[in-house]
Amino acid sequence: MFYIIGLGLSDEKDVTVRGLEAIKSCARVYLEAYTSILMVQKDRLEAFYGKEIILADRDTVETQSDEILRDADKEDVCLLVVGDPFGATTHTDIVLRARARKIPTRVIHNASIMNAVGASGLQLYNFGQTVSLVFFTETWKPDSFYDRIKENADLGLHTLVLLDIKVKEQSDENLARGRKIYEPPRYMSIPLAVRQLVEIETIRSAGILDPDKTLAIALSRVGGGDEHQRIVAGTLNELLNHPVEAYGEPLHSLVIVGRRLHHLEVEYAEDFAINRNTWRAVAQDVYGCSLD
Ligand SMILES: C[S@@+](CC[C@H](N)C(=O)[O-])C[C@H]1O[C@@H](n2cnc3c(N)ncnc32)[C@H](O)[C@@H]1O
Repeated sequence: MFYIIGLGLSDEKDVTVRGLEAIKSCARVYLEAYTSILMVQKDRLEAFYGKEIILADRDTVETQSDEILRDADKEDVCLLVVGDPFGATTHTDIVLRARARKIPTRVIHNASIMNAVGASGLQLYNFGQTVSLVFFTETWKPDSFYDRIKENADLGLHTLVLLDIKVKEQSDENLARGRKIYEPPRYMSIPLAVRQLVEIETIRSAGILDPDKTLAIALSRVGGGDEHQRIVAGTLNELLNHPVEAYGEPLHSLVIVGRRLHHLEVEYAEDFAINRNTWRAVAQDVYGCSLD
């Protein structure tokens, strides 16, 4: 059997009972750790699961899956995925490759940032398309996300913005020379994400990301409990000027709040506001939300 098992969002203890039973039955256990990360290192997982874990990079999972799937028709093998296997980054490819080889497959689900974003107080029913924001360079500023945010905004829906992470990247020079030397991991911060969004707004000018009139909620290490999790709400400008340390450690996500805003959403998120007065004033005057 080939299992693909969601690990949830925080540490080794987020695995489900069903997931842990499957891991224990496996001859080989792989961990996909390039699209998302847990808040603990691999050795903590190994100690808790009682299994050695093999790190699987993008190349191994996406193009060289033969090794992962080897003998999975005769013994149990699993791929562990942070969050849910089908949350944001989908791992349908490897499941299709297993099916093509007549290997029985089973997916074991877990919490994903796609639903844990509800910690912000915003209702999942009111979310539109999720977008990903990548690190801009001097010459490369992909902006297709802006169209998706605009489509959501036109319907009054919230947008979950996932922020780029760069793990196991090679510099152009090392790549050209075939040297397997990797850059330190990089995780996009909330202020950088807001700066990039506002930069694209100034170019595209549809008025959907007004720095003083658009509300947003930043979420860090969701699922990590009081020790790790941070939620900060405010206008884009407030989030931009808030100290970067106040957002805590990565991973980070950002929600652009849509106009179809319920007063309970405003009241719940008010607890996270940088400035409660601004939060309420923009919700009432700009979003038209009636509050007591
Ligand atoms: C490509 S998605 C993978 C999602 C994962 N498969 C899941 O189901 O949650 C990774 C991005 O989701 C967001 N993310 C994942 N876990 C998070 C967390 N615990 N808190 C905040 N953002 C998170 C970050 O923006 C991160 O760069």
